[in-house]
Amino acid sequence: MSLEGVRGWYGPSQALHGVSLTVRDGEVLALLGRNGAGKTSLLRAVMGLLPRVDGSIRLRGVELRGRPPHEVARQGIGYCPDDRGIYATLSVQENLRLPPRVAEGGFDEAELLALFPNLAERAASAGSHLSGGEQQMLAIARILRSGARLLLLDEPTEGLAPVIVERIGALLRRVRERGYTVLLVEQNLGFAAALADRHVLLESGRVVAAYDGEALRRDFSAVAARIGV
Ligand SMILES: Nc1ncnc2c1ncn2[C@@H]1O[C@H](COP(=O)(O)OP(=O)(O)OP(=O)(O)O)[C@@H](O)[C@H]1O
Repeated sequence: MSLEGVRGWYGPSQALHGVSLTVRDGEVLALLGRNGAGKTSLLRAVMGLLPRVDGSIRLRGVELRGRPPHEVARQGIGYCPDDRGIYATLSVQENLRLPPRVAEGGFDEAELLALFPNLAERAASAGSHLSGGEQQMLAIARILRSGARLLLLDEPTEGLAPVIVERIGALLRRVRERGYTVLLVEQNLGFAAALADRHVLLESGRVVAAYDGEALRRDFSAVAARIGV
């Protein structure tokens, strides 16, 4: 997917000031930046969820900008928002089955339940009864089932215990091994450094730096200071 000169607004207030970047097929790309840098807004712009966007957002030659969210999803993009979007009154299984299949080749339910044993045990529990970690796993499992091959994940590790964060890291490595592409918003720099192939740093709605994995590990402290962690 490639973004060129993406600008985005909430009413009169501009959140994105001309973002250009490429997410390569099969990579995990981390979007880093302070609170308010525009990371969430960028994912929302891709999904057609920002009120006003200009510039270009292309996936395999298809222009996504200006399309409504369901059409963007149908291009094979799965979005996991920062609130995880789990329906409190639906069961785990119902939540899992909710998003429509957008393409062939997604994980089937048995495979997902094998991959997420906690969810298998809690298949009949209401979404509201899950821990934060289980909700995050369910949110990821749900988009893996949909057949989407490009996953947009907004702070999947936020507020989770280290052991759960590790599990999410292991899961995303497996997903990448299966050829998925991941665009990840992340405040946990250690997690991003251990996982992502490349990193893009946003400040005030602009790309101000980009690093490959090795460069980020080398400049870790400087980047940490810059994003305020
Ligand atoms: N619904 C909204 N209405 C108006 N302005 C908004 C809205 N959501 C975000 N903004 C503004 O857009 C800018 C970018 O915010 P965004 O949430 O994209 O940043 P972020 O890097 O994801 O930070 P965070 O980690 O805090 O979510 C900020 O100035 C923010 O105040």
